[in-house]
Amino acid sequence: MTGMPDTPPAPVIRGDEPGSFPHSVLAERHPAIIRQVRDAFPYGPGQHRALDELLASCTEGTIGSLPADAPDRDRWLAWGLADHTGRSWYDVPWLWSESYFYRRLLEAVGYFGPGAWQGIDPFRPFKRAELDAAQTDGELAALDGLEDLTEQERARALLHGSLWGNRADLGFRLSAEGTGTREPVPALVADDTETLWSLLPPDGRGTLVLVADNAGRELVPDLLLIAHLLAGARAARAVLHVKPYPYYVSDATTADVVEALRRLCAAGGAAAAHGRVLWSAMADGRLAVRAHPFSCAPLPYERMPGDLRAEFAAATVTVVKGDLNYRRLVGDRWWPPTTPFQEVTGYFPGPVAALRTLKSDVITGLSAPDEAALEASGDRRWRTSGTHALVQVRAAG
Ligand SMILES: O=P(O)(O)OC[C@@]1(O)O[C@H](CO)[C@@H](O)[C@@H]1O
Repeated sequence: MTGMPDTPPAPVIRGDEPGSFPHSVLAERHPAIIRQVRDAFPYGPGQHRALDELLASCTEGTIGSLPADAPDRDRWLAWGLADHTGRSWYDVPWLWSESYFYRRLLEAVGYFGPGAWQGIDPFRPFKRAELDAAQTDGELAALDGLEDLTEQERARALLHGSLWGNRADLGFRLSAEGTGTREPVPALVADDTETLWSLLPPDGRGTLVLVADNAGRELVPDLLLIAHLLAGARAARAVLHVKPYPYYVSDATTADVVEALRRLCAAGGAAAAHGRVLWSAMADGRLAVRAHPFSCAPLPYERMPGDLRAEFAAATVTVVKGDLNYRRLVGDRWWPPTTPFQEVTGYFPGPVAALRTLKSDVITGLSAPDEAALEASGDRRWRTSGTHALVQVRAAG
């Protein structure tokens, strides 16, 4: 990473190695997403043709440019489009390839308009199904059981709900059992939770920035965590960063925040009480939603623009959710796993915390014995299967 004297840059991850996880995403996941989106909507012939072209481009073609009148063409040119046009999807940085795939998919279905399909989220049916699932009712009802816990125990349970929600799996019950004097969740490969709480003490009255990841069963526990921190004055204000347009299938947009809040308020019990806290916090400005263009950029956060840098700099702590945001936070590179998290995030303009289940190869901040134990565990997929998680914090701004 540039500007890090102690940490020589590691190679950027590309999708060009058959059999690797990134390669499988480009070769298998992307075509499958095109198929699923195509099947989920009554698209017209123009959209089908554009989806056919995207499929051909992804599987056997090269990266094409954006239409001359695309509203964000200049932005993409600044993000490297001209350099990558005409190259194989497999030969450019994997993060860039994936991000651009989603941009092209939205183009194909007419999301950016003009026209009748403008603004129609091609992933909405999948997000909706998750939010509507009966299991979500059960998980929200389990919130009532947290009412008897101490504030500290409840905060921990909600933090773990948000963390494991990244696996689309609300962890309230599991985490409620794991509070207090019992063993911490064993699948955590790093746990800086206490440092995070030291940044957000009760009556600390700071500003929490939460950079969201997925909608539905991740966003709901993210919102519950924010509600708890606002209600207990561990934060006086919260800013929730979401995506300006649909991305990586399930990433949260403003529309998803609205649906999740309505779901909470309709649930009754403790869930609805949290929903009301958030609803009124939005009304009086204590909770704000941002959809910055850079949130869908194919670049690491190290290259964030000045206005976003200023927002993060003003936060008491920025909590960065999920796998993709982790890749962007530390740089999507083949870091040696013992590379200090503190060093690779040294450029970040304020205290920063990563809450992530491990779903891609990138990892930093492990101790040598922990890395050895994970490698010896017999499950070679510990980096990518979502069975492990981390809470990593850099407290110094
Ligand atoms: O950011 P998230 O939702 O936690 O995970 C995103 C993800 O599913 O997408 C990429 C592969 O497409 C990987 O980074 C990761 O597996």
